[in-house]
Amino acid sequence: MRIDVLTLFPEMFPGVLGASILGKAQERGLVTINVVNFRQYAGNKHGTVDDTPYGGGAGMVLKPEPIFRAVEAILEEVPETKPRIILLCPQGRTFRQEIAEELAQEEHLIFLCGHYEGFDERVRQHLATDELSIGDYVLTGGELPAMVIIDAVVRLLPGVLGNEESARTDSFATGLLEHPHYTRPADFRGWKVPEVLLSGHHANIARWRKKEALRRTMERRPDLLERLEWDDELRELYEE
Ligand SMILES: O=C(OCc1ccccc1)c1cn[nH]c1
Repeated sequence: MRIDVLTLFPEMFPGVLGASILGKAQERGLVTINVVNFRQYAGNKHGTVDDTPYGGGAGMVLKPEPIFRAVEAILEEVPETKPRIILLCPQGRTFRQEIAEELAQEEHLIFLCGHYEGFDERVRQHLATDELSIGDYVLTGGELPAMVIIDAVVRLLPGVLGNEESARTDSFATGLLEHPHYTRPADFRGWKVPEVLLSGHHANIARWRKKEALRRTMERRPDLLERLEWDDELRELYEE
């Protein structure tokens, strides 16, 4: 997968995209992430990328030319791809795991990170293929939303997570929240690990985990139960 990020603050990215799992995924060639400062595509030597809004009002609007030029430069470089061009903004479709799964199937993603009052509407109408929000709150720019989405998508790419299993059994992927996790010591300040987890009885452990995931989901996110694919085991656990 190739990912391009168009931003005015490229310095925000190396720490997040270069570290840990995302950094290793790039080293291993599982994903290529390019961060582009679209100021270099401005039309003048001052690097002007924003201007006052037609119709008046406060704030500045990002001009269309620099963005169109930056995207066109990318498309010329890889003419064979058909990228999803994703605009990050509070008005976008709310990001969720199923969208991460959908984007993980793509070969090329381009993220447009806005600032100020956002992009000129012609960027939304004639360039972006998607608009995504990471939640109902307003941030200073689209960079953090882009990093959140890149993190959620790249971890789903084949080979990125050591244990394929962990990506798929993640909460939301199974439709339930995660069960509790424990590790050594078995007794920490008198707080003991549930006996079943020390039993080595795999069937009982799996059952306990599924039951705890169901309990936790009922307590914290009953809304998720509506979307759940109920199997007999789950139904039985629910009745218990
Ligand atoms: O604030 C956000 O994007 C930054 C942004 C983009 C364009 C204009 C203003 C602000 C955001 C919140 N949830 N998802 C995205």
